[in-house]
Amino acid sequence: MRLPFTKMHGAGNDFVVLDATRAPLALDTAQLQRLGDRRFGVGADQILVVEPAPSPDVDFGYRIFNGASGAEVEHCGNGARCFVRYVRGHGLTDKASVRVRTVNRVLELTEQADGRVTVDMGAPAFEPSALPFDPAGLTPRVENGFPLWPLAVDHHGVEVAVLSMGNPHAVLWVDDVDTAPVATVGPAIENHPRFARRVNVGFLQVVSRQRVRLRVHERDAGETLACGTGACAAVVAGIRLGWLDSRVDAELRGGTLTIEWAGGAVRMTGPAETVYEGEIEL
Ligand SMILES: N[C@@H](CCC[C@H](N)C(=O)O)C(=O)O
Repeated sequence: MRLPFTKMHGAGNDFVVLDATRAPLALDTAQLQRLGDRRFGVGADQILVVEPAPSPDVDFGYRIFNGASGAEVEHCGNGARCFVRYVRGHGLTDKASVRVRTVNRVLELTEQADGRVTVDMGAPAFEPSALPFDPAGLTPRVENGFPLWPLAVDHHGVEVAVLSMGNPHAVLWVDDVDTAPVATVGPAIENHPRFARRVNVGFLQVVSRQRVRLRVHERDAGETLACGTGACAAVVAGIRLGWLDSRVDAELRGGTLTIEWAGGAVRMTGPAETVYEGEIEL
C-alpha cells in the first residue's frame, strides 16, 4: 500500500498526519511503528489520524498513536494545533475554528491571525483515579490545598503533582531544567508501579509568575522537544500551588507555548508547521 502523509511539527514535537476522511485507514501496530521509526520509516513522536466526525457536535474525529510503540493515546496538544492547520490546508474545512473528538474529550482548535493556533484543551482532572494513580498508603504534602505525592524513585524520594489532561501527567519541580535528570528519573516515574497506564513526566522550573521552563519525558516517546498536554499540566499544577498567574509562557526546548487557565478548560497557544508531504510504501 502506498500511503500519502504530511510531516508536521508543533514546537519541535513532530508528527506524521494521515487523512482517513475519504476512506477508513486500518493500520496495524507494525505499520504505525514503521511510520514513527526515524531510521526505517518517516520518523515522528506521534501519528495523527484525521477521521470523519463521529458525532454531529464535532467536525472531525482525532486519533493519536505514539510513534515508537504504535499504541493509541488519549490526547496530544501540539498535534491538535497541527491538526487544524492540516484540515484547513488540505481543504477539508474552511472553518476558522474546528471542533474535534478524541477518545475522551472534545477540543476546539482555532487558527489565529498571527499564524499561531489556540486550542481549547478541555479541563484538567485531579482525582488520582483519572490517570490512574494509586495513592494507597501515601500521605501527600498539601500546599495551597493541592496534594504533592511522595514517590520512591531509584532509591530517592521525589514529590510529584499528578493530574490528567485526558492523558496522564506527573509534574516535579527543579531548580534548573538544563541539569534536570530527565533521562533517568523520567523513565523511572513513567514506569512506576503506582501509574497503572504509565505516565508523562514534566520537569518544571519556575522563572517568574508568568514564565516557566519545562522539559517533558513522554510516555512511550522519551524526551520530546515539546509536549502540549505536558505544558498544560505543569502550568495548571503551578497555578493550583499558588506559584503562577493564570497566563504563563512555557519555554520548551523546541519553542514557547502560552498556557491560560482560570478554572475550567485550559487554553494553549503555539506554533504549528508543515515540514513536507510524502508517500510511503507500507
Ligand atoms: N506530544 C503530546 C502528547 C502525546 C501523548 C503522550 N506521549 C502520551 O502517551 O500520553 C502533546 O503535545 O500533548
